[in-house]
Amino acid sequence: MSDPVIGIIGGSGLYAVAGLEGAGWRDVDTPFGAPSDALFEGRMNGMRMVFLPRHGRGHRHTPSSIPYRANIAAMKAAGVTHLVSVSACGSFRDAMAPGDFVIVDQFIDRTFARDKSFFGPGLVAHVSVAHPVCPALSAACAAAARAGGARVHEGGTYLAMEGPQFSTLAESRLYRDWGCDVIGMTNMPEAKLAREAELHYASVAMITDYDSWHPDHGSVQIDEILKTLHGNAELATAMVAALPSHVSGGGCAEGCDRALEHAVLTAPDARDPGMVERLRGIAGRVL
Ligand SMILES: CSC[C@H]1O[C@H](OP(=O)(O)O)[C@H](O)[C@@H]1O
Ligand SMILES: Nc1ncnc2[nH]cnc12
Repeated sequence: MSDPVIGIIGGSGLYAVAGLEGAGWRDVDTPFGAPSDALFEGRMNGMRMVFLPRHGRGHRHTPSSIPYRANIAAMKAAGVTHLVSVSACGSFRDAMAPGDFVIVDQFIDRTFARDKSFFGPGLVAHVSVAHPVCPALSAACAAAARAGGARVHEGGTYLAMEGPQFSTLAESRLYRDWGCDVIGMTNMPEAKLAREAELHYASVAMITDYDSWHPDHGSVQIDEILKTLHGNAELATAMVAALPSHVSGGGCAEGCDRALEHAVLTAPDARDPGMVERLRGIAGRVL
C-alpha cells in the first residue's frame, strides 16, 4: 500500500497553508493547461501535502474561469491520492450558521459554463458520481476539523451555481425547498473531475452567510462574507494541520481509487491516439 499524499484546494480566504515543512512553490503545466497557480508542496507531520489556491494568489480567477481540469490534473501528477476541497459557502439552514463547517456529501450541479470531463470524442468514459465524495476522507476531515476547534455538520447537499452574482431571492428559496443545505460556486465540476481522476475527494464547506432566504438576515453581501472568512480561515488552517493524523492510505468503501475500472466505452482500436496521450496522467491505469 502506498503512502497517502494529501492535496488541499483552498477556496476564498485560504490562499496558503501554514506549517508545511520544507515547503516551496513549484510551477507546473498539464495537458489541460496551467492550473490556477503554482503548487505549494511540503510535509505536514511527516505526510506529503500539496496545496493549490483555487482562485490563485491574489484571487485572480472567477468561479467560471478557474481551470478545474488543470487543477485536478496537476494534483494527480503531483502524486496526490486524497484531495480535500475547502470552500466558502452560504447556508440554507438555521442550524448551519456562519462559522460552522459542513462536510458535504451530495451536490446539485447547476453550473453550465465549464469543462466537466477529462474525456471526450475519441475517448468516451462514464463514471458514477451517485456518491460523489469519499466516505473515509470525509470522516477524516470531520475529525480533523473538530480537533481544530470547528463546529462540524457531517453531511449536507451543496448547490453549485455558476455565479459570479449571488442568487436571487426566488432562487435562494427554491434551492432551500429542493433540500439543499449550502450553496457555492466552485465544487462542480471539481468533484466530478476528481472522481474521473480516481482521487479520494472530500469537500469542507465553511459557512460565511445565510444566502438571501433568511428573513432575519437580508440579502447576502460580500462585506459580511469577508468578515466571517477570516475566522473560518483560521479554523481551516487548524483542520489542515490535524489532517495527517486522520488520513490513512489504501482503498475506501466507495472505491474512489478504482472509479475508472469499467468506465471507458471506446474500443481500443477506435480510440483517438491524441486523446489517449492527453489522458495518460489521469486514466493511464486503465488505458
Ligand atoms: C467569497 S464569496 C463567493 C466565492 O466564494 C466561494 O469560493 P470558493 O468555493 O472557492 O471558496 C464561492 O464559491 C464563490 O466563488
Ligand atoms: N451565498 C453564497 N452563494 C454562493 N456562493 C457563496 N460563497 C459564499 N457565500 C455564498
